[in-house]
Amino acid sequence: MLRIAVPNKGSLSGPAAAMLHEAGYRQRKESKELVLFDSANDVEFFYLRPRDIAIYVSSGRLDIGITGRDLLLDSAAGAEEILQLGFARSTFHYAARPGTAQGVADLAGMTVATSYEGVVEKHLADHGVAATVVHLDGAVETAIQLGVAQVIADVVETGTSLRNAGLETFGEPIMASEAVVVRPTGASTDDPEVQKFLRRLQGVLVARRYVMMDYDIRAEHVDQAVALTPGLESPTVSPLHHEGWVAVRAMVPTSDAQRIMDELYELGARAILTTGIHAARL
Ligand SMILES: Nc1ncnc2c1ncn2[C@@H]1O[C@H](COP(=O)(O)OP(=O)(O)OP(=O)(O)O)[C@@H](O)[C@H]1O
Ligand SMILES: O=P(O)(O)OC[C@H]1O[C@H](OP(=O)(O)OP(=O)(O)O)[C@H](O)[C@@H]1O
Ligand SMILES: [Mg+2]
Repeated sequence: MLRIAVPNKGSLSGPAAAMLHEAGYRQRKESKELVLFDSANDVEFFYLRPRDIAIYVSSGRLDIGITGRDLLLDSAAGAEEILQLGFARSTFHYAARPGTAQGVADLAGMTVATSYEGVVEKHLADHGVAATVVHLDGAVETAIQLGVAQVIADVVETGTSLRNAGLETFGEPIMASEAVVVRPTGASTDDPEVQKFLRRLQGVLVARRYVMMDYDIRAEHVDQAVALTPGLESPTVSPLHHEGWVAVRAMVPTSDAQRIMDELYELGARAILTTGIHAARL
């Protein structure tokens, strides 16, 4: 039986549960359920605080967890990232009132407030900067107005929280984060249950990122058309009853689908259709 840690709150929890559900796993119906056994798949889900997940996984008592890369690095736990999940994307930055600092080197002697002191202390040490780090649980943007710190280091997504507090990022981003699957550092990669779980999540990622494209084209243009739709491995090309024409089928990235359809049309392709993919195993 696989034991998996799932975030129970915050930006990670809704999208993580949605992805697991899409991958065919049973998920809890209400937020007070802390453990759920999915007997059909022989998987036990533990709904834990996102910050604690890397720590539980590193202890080896859970096989797999879903957490944020920033939380994983902040905990310095013995867990490692094995799959990127593409949601809860954010960048981690220093920010302050305009004119306070240009880069990390200017922070010597200053006080930095953050919920991620592991990440910040390491970043300062890597740059040889001696600054004081104050831990706050959240809403760190307000620390500057209230005089607790001159600088904050926090998660930025749209930048709205910073703008509302009259703050600006400065210097290079400290890190880019997204939801990731973690396992205990160095754990075997060939556990069949873990492999099956990862294949299911990869199937969801493929289904979300690709559409299936079908079109008909004159045989003499098929090489040019296939260059536009190379597929993941190789497109299927089948003869049509209409002499001199072929049908092509290939997966294309959803984000490029409309541009590719226009270019195929220009090449003479017709009956160009895209359909959604519901699940995949590559
Ligand atoms: N506004 C956001 N947009 C995208 N990702 C975010 C945002 N806020 C936090 N995250 C990411 O979510 C993960 C979990 O962060 P955290 O546990 O602090 O949740 P949260 O969404 O901030 O909720 P809360 O602070 O209410 O518990 C982190 O990896 C972080 O990078
Ligand atoms: O750039 P934005 O789109 O504004 O998003 C970033 C904000 O979102 C998170 O805050 P959250 O709402 O989780 O509150 P918290 O500070 O209490 O964690 C994060 O800590 C930032 O404050
Ligand atoms: Mg938060």
